[in-house]
Formats: sequence, structure tokens, C-alpha cells
Amino acid sequence: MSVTGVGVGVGVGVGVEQAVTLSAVARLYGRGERRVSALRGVDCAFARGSFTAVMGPSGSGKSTLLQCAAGLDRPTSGRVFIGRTDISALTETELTKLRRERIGFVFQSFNLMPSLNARKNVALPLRLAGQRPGRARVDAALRQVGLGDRGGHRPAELSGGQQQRVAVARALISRPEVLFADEPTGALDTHSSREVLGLLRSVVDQAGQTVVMVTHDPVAASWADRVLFLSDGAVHGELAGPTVAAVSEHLARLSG
Ligand SMILES: Nc1ncnc2c1ncn2[C@@H]1O[C@H](COP(=O)(O)OP(=O)(O)OP(=O)(O)O)[C@@H](O)[C@H]1O
Repeated sequence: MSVTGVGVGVGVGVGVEQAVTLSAVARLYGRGERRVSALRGVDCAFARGSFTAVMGPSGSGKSTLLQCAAGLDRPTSGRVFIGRTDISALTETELTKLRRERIGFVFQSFNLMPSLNARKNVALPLRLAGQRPGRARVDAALRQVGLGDRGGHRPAELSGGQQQRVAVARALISRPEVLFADEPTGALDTHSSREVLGLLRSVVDQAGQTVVMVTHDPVAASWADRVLFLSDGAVHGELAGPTVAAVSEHLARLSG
């Protein structure tokens, strides 16, 4: 099958070069008069080893797109591929396994377990999958995010930026192909945001993983290779090599 649309190129198929592909993805919520079309037949793809920001006005469908792409939500129609795997065709059990092994997710609110120290938080996804990760592996993940000396600290003993970096280490411990991040810097100050964005950049540049990040912030988006714009549940253009000014201008046009 072939996928067309912004950022994909006419006739480009679901190939090894794409980490994630959405084909005619629609997501309806509610019934009758309360029916909402959060996504209206979105076609897009995210290349392996790329960093994409997804932007758009409030309610344009950004979080829904991320949730469907990450297998956390199911589209009403259309298909989602992680690599060449059609995740729309998987059972819940298969999808859970795929999410554990091939996908990482980072949320705005960190979602760390308050009673566990950083090391235990990072190890948690592997433990839930029935593995017992060695101390060396967990410490290496914490070192990767610059927190090699904070493994024994609980979330309350860490700054917001450090907590988000623990969340990134937790998402990366399974060495996922794709890291999805929904407003990862939304709760952070400028300095901590820069640390987290630098980390996401290095995940792409040094580890060759793929990052897809929803953000409202043109500065955060300027760290990406590409910005994909959504408006009213559909893709409305993209920018390669985004600058803060170009992103702001495009957003103003979409909102205006
Ligand atoms: N569980 C749900 N039930 C009903 N409607 C929903 C649900 N989730 C999202 N929606 C609706 O779908 C549309 C898209 O929502 P979504 O959260 O994807 O937008 P967004 O671009 O991420 O918004 P924001 O920037 O405000 O976070 C909105 O109109 C929203 O109200």
C-alpha cells in the first residue's frame, strides 16, 4: 500500500525508512450531537532518525494524533504502522508488547512514582515486563540523561527538569525505536526546557532513534528537524529546518 500526504511524498510506501506511518487516520469521539472529529483522515510519516514537532491550535488533534501513533488509542478508521508493523491489526496483548518493546512515551507531567527513587522508576517498565534489569543498565540510562549521581533520589528530591530527564531515561531503557513526547517541556522553566530538548536532540543525533513531540512552544519546536502543523484534525503544512520566527508566523496564520 502507499501513503500520500504532506511530508511523505506521493506514492511513498510504508518502508524501512519510516519509523511511523499514519494512513487515512480518523478518530471520532462521542455520539450524536456530541460527536467530535478529532482527526479527519490524516496521512503522514516520521522518518527514522528524525525529530519532528507537531503543532497547532488548541483542540486541533495533536494529542489524539500522538496517542493513535503510539498505540495508546485506536483510530476509528485508517491504519498506523510502527516500522512495517500494522498496529491497527494487533490484539490488545500484542499491542501492549509492542508498546513495551518498541515505543517510549514522555508526558508533560512526568508521571513518576513518588515513592520510588530515580533508579527504581527507570527500571519499572522492564520489571513490569517481567525482566530484572541489572544496576549497570539502569545507571547507564541515568548517565545518558546526565543524572548518573541522582539514582537514589526520589522525585520530590529532584527539580522539574531532572524529573523529566528521569522520565526520558525510563522511556529509553527499553531502547525504543520511537520516543513520543506530549508537551515534555510544558511544565518546565526555560533552563530545564533547554536541557530536556537537548536530550531529545541527542536521542536522535547520537542514538539514531526517532522523536515525535507535541508542543505549543515555537522555541521548543525549533529544536526539531521538521514541524508538522495540524488544524481542525487535519495536516495543514509543514516546515523543514524550523526557526522560531517561521514557526510563529505559520501558527499565527493557522490561528487567525
Ligand atoms: N476523550 C475524548 N472525548 C471526547 N472528545 C475528545 C476526547 N479527547 C479529545 N477530544 C476532542 O478532540 C479534539 C482534539 O483534541 P486533542 O486533545 O487531540 O487536541 P490538542 O490539539 O492536543 O489540544 P490541546 O493543544 O488543547 O492539548 C478536541 O475537540 C477535544 O475536545
